[in-house]
Amino acid sequence: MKLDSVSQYVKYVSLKAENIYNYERFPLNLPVIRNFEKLRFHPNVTFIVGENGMGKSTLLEGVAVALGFNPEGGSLNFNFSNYDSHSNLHEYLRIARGPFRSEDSFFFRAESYYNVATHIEELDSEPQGGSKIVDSFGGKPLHQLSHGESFFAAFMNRFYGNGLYILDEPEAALSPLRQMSMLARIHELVNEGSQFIISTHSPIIMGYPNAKIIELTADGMKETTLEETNHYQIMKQFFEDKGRLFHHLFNEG
Ligand SMILES: Nc1ncnc2c1ncn2[C@@H]1O[C@H](COP(=O)(O)OP(=O)(O)OP(=O)(O)O)[C@@H](O)[C@H]1O
Repeated sequence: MKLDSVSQYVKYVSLKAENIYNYERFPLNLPVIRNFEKLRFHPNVTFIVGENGMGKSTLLEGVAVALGFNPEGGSLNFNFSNYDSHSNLHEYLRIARGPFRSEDSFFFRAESYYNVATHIEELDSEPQGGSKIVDSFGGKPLHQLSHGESFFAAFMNRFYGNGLYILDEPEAALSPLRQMSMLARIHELVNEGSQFIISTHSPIIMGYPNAKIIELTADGMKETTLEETNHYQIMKQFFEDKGRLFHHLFNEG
């Protein structure tokens, strides 16, 4: 069953501004943190979008770590770290959870997914009862798959529903066709009681209809629509009249 505003796993994130004395240093110096407004999540899918460097990954990581995820990614019970470069933003975030805990969880970040895959293989090499984790990823060793195949296998096989899924640029390795398949799987998982928080540059992914889009800008954050995003408008211009776009880009007078 789809989650609603009562049953959603994560309701909102706010800033513990009373604990902040100085916004001069990373990550508190990011425009989104300096101008933070309570961010209410959609019960089904919330997108965080915006230009490179606006702080999407930092915000998503802060939310994920505040919820108990490993900064490197994986399920809530993955406890390992090769990754010391995460920020302390989570210490300044207050998360409002709903009344129910999710049964499944995953924090995916393209930049460290390789290490998560390594950890999955290490866990599988230890003798233990039950099925191997890699079986739920489609059976093939993850390092024998391409980056895109590996993530796609994880997404299609490892996500069970009734889950809380935080995905940082999941389209990074996926072809447009696979992004469409991903949308179909998001839809199934939403109908099976899942909540997604996704940062993305892909107008295909952010086109998912049952969603809220939050854009991070130099002035902070604002709710927007697919058609208003730069991503959508630039792609639209490109496909409708790329000659004109090239004319401006290449300064041909
Ligand atoms: N450990 C760090 N120390 C100082 N600055 C950092 C650190 N990590 C990231 N930054 C800076 O913070 C800003 C936001 O980075 P972040 O990765 O969150 O952006 P983003 O919106 O996810 O970008 P992209 O779309 O390129 O992935 C960038 O200017 C980045 O250089």
